[in-house]
Amino acid sequence: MKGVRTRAAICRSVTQRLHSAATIFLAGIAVCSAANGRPRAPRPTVSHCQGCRITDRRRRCLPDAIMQSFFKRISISVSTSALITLAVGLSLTALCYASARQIESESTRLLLQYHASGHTLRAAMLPANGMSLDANHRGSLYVLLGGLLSSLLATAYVFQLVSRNSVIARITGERTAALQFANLRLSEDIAARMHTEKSLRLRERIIEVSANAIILCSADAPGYLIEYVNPAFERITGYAAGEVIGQRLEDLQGPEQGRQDMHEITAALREQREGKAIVRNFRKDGSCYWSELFVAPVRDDGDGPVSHFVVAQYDISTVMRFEQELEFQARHDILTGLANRALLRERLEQAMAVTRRSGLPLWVVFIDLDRFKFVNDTLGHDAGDTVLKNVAERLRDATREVDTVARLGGDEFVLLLPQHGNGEPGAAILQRIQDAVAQPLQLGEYEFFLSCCMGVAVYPDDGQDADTLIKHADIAMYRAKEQGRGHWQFYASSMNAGTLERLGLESELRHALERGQFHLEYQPQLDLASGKVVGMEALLRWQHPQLGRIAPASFIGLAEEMGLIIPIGDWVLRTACAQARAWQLAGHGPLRLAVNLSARQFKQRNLLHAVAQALAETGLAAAHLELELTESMVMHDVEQATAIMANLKALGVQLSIDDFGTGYSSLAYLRHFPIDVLKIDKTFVSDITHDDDAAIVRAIISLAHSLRLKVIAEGVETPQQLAFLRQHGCDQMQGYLFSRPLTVSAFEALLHEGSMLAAA
Ligand SMILES: Nc1nc2c(ncn2[C@@H]2O[C@@H]3COP(=O)(O)O[C@H]4[C@@H](O)[C@H](n5cnc6c(=O)[nH]c(N)nc65)O[C@@H]4COP(=O)(O)O[C@H]3[C@H]2O)c(=O)[nH]1
Repeated sequence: MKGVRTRAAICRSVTQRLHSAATIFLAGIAVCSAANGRPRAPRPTVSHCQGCRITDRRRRCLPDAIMQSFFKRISISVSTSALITLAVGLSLTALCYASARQIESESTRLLLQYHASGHTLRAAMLPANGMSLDANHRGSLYVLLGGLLSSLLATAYVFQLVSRNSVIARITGERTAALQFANLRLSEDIAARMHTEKSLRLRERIIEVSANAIILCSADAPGYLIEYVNPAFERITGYAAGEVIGQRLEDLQGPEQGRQDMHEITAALREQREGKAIVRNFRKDGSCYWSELFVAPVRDDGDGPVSHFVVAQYDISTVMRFEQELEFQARHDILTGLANRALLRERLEQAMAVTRRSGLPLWVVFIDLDRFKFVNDTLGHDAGDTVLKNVAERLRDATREVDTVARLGGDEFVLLLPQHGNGEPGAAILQRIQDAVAQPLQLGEYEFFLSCCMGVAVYPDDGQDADTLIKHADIAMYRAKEQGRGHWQFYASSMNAGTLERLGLESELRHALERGQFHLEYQPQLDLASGKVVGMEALLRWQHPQLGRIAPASFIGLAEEMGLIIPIGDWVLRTACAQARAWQLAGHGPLRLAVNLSARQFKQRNLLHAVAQALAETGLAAAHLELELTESMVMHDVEQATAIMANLKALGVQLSIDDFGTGYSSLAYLRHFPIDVLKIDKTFVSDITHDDDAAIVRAIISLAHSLRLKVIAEGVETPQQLAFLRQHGCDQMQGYLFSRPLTVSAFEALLHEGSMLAAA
């Protein structure tokens, strides 16, 4: 029984080995199949094997990507799969055959051993007598044959399976690639569509937030009904979208239908083309605004028939206003709104052309206000502007519609007065202008009585072109000025020379200070009792590089008129103070410096400040400065003059009345003026030997002394004059007898020499 159990055990072990071999064999087929493009196929196959379960479970846990890459890596061809299958099959067959052979020979040996040990065996259990070894091995041969057959069949099966799999894999690959490609196309399409939608939304948003009005209307003539307007349209026009949608485009033109400026737009609509125009539009409230319109046709599918028009409307009201303002400013005077020089010239050209046709003369009237610079300087520029605006208004009122009133600048106005059939212009119109200007004008607390001088040039007699006519009218005006306030004068060719010279001088004077053409000379003033130099008068000199030395009498008045005397006077004051201080420091004693003040300087608001600053800057003591005023300056407005003088006195400076006796001084007023010195004018001194003048000089000296004023005589040229002055107690003198005005170095030399007046 033991032998039978052993045989059964051998059979079990062989069966187990065959089972394992079959499992490996099948796994091999699966691997080969997987290797040929079926990555997931091995899973169920391998899971049959208990020993492979962990691997299978673990594999299931691995990401597909790793598995796929594994199978790809062990990629084997179809023939290799078949060969592997065949090899495995043959190996297994050989193994089975060897096992069968071993079992048979072991069984035979055990049976014979059992029989030899005296046990009886059924005949069927004994090996047949005479049976050959081959006959005994038939079973093994069957195993061998079966194994070979199975191997071939398995190989054929694997070959067929793997071939089919590879075809399927190829087709699957191709389909997958096609699908992937289609998928890619689809993704691209979706992305493009999303992009298009996004950009459409963006464009829609842009139209919505646009600052310019956008209107979409149908292309159906003649209504071109509005289908859409953006919020900017509502904002600009005041119409709500609901109020205009469905309305005719033309209705937006407001009350003025069929306007010229809309022609281009209506033509563009009619001809279905682009068009643009600058037009006037009307808001819902009826107010007008300027806009630039662009109209463009919108076609179906890009090149189909025109289905709509889009109208973009830019509100250019601000630009138009700005342009009109610029245009106005280019041709008008900003302050008064009158025509400026450019427009005047234009109008003058036109008026001359009319005159040439009509034969009726044309007057060009140049107007200059009297004392305007005085107003400007004393009351300030705001007051000056008020005067100019008032005068402009008055000139406009005094002239006719056909006349032109222009302002050239400053206080200079020009009128163009064409003569018409009714007889104008004539002297009457000039009088009317004078009267209009002369109306009292209230400036703050002051009431002003303005006046003007006028010069008239007549076309065609006094000039053939605009510039000449204006220039000649200007010359005539200067002549009128010379006659005094409120005069007018017609141009005459004889006026030309003198006035042109003056005009030239004027323009030179404007730059003289900055070009350093001024310098000062000093004329010594001497004490008559001691004969010593006690002071000097600073006198302004203009040395022009081409015109040479220009006398103060030729330019001081001009500078005064032009208002230039203020900066020039400041310069004189500072320069003279600095020089006087320098001489004091050089040890020439406490010399007194006399400086002339002009009327305009005297009235200027910051005179006090200017004087104080000159003293502070130079270090000259106020007591050493004497300011020379003229009679006319102080007598013009006694109250105001007294106040100014008091302020100057408070600074500590000395005040003198220059040219005393020449004006209309009321001697009674003298006592009220806080002055220190009276200067006898040289005209009295020169004729001192005549009884009348001698009497005047004597009276002046005595009056001055009674008022405790010092008296200084100027223009002393002769010893007789000197003797007379000494005899009558005059305190000081200056004049050519002792010295002419001297340059700085000459004056220094005189001081060094210690020159003195000859004793009496
Ligand atoms: N025939 C003659 N003349 C003499 C004699 N002694 C002095 N003179 C002249 O008399 C003028 C005296 O100055 P003024 O009466 O203030 O008269 C001055 C003054 O009113 C004005 N002026 C001069 N410098 C200035 C200045 O800096 N500012 C202002 N506002 N006016 C000035 O110009 C006027 C004329 O000045 P100038 O031509 O320098 O003339 C000076 C001087 O040269 C003499 O013995 N005989």
